[in-house]
Amino acid sequence: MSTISAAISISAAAAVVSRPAGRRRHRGRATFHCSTSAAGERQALFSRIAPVYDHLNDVLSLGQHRTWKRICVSWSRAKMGDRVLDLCCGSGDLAFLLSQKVGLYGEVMAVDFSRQQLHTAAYRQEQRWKLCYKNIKWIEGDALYLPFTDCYFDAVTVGYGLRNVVDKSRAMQEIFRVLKPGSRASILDFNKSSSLFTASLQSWAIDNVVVPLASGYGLTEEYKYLKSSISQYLTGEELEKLAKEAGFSVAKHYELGGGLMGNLVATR
Ligand SMILES: C/C(=C\Cc1cc(O)c2ccccc2c1O)CCC[C@H](C)CCC[C@H](C)CCCC(C)C
Ligand SMILES: C[S@@+](CC[C@H](N)C(=O)[O-])C[C@H]1O[C@@H](n2cnc3c(N)ncnc32)[C@H](O)[C@@H]1O
Repeated sequence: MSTISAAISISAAAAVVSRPAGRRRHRGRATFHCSTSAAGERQALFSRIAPVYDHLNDVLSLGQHRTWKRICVSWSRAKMGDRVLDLCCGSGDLAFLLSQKVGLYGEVMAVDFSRQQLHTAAYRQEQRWKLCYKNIKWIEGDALYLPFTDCYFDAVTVGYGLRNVVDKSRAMQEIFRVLKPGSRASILDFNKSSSLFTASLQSWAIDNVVVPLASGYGLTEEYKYLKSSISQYLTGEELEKLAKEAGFSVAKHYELGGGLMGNLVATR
């Protein structure tokens, strides 16, 4: 088994409380199968784009996505020595930022159900020299069945993940469950803007820049999904409501990038 594969645990390294649904054993290693076809399609989509995901994010947002991710992590209030979760971690951008916030004696659990995304994340971790990055655990798991005990984390971040899970309400309830009382969830994503101008600009950019450029990599349909997923997403107000229904005491959604993006900050 390569060192990269060894770095990825199948919901085994964490405080696993129950065997997550959808997990079957295959050739001695648990492999991750999603509980619905929609989830399976998304898992496959993000695995297909994994090789060019980071590159396209940098090109398509002119590097701005890194600023939005730094804000998301900062607003989680993760601090030195904390135990934190980066949910839907993908290639690890937020996990690396959290790693620096919590330091070598802190702990970052980074969960994603795409093994290819986790492979990219573990490879990037190997390529970087900062000692603190050794505090990251890559875990193949489902945001809807988190393998952690209640009140386990001091902060949770979700970067461009909540919009992609098939059951947003259950995901928000799982985030609430694994957070310690008084701790924060910081959830970054595209903003489903009520401004006609902003919504039109966002839609125009995706139709005329994002999808045509992604088509050059044979990923037309994958990046067309981006637009449909935003149209089916929740507004800032609806995200605040979803968080309060999950049990969060405080929830506030802030627009970023001129309203193109948004970040929900919810306190348990
Ligand atoms: C990091 C970003 C998006 C991550 C992301 C999320 C998804 O749900 C996807 C689904 C399917 C394919 C890809 C993704 C995906 O990459 C945000 C930045 C990257 C965006 C792809 C670019 C968005 C461009 C803005 C609409 C306009 C930017 C204007 C200005 C240059 C800041
Ligand atoms: C757009 S990427 C975001 C990656 C990273 N957080 C970032 O900010 O770049 C969305 C990620 O969510 C993951 N994902 C979607 N649904 C999931 C689920 N139910 N459980 C775990 N991961 C999921 C996908 O595999 C993908 O890696």
